[in-house]
Amino acid sequence: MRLIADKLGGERGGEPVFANIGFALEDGEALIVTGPNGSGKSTLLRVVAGLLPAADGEVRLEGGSEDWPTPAAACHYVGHLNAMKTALTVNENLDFWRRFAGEPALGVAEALEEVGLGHIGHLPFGYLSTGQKRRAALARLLVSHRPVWLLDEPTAGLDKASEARLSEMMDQHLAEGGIIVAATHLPLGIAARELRMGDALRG
Ligand SMILES: Nc1ncnc2c1ncn2[C@@H]1O[C@H](COP(=O)(O)OP(=O)(O)OP(=O)(O)O)[C@@H](O)[C@H]1O
Repeated sequence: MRLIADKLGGERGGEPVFANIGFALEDGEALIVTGPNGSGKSTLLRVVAGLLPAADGEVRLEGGSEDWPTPAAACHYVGHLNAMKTALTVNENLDFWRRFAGEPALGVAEALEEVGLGHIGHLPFGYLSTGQKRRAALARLLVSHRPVWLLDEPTAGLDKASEARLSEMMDQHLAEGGIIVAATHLPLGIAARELRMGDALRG
């Protein structure tokens, strides 16, 4: 499988944010997207995820067959917001995602163990600390299978032990032939190429 960005341009509010971005990632490869605040890292991930239209160029997935016809179908996107309902328990949230996304992988309890939250699945998501919320959101990656992980600042709010666990999760995903694109200001502890976004095109 190959995830390709070809002469990609992105805009927000009708204003260009980046232009002419290109990369090609094979099975087992990771790309770290770095750059100053406002340079378009989140916008790029959202375009790759199919959540925003490309202003120019295209994103495509080659070799995804019928299972994964488009990059959007093939990806898990974990953005700044954790995409969990605060009034539902952690278990209920992850159970929802597991059914909704399909392609079930780990069970909810197992996934929570993997992110070190085995003891709090029964709590409403809203009760969790910032780092715990992030860890629960990252457990979404484990409850259903997607070959491509798009992660926006995945370490935000994580303590050192959780950062190390996330590195292991990402390493395992890559070892199984997965692809990762992660926007980050911090090293993620995985072997990856780097795409540095320029200063914002607008002031
Ligand atoms: N919904 C929106 N409408 C208009 N402009 C937006 C919108 N969202 C983001 N922008 C602008 O687009 C530009 C790129 O933002 P983006 O969030 O992609 O940057 P980033 O590199 O991820 O920044 P950071 O490091 O702060 O997370 C910024 O100038 C931002 O103000």
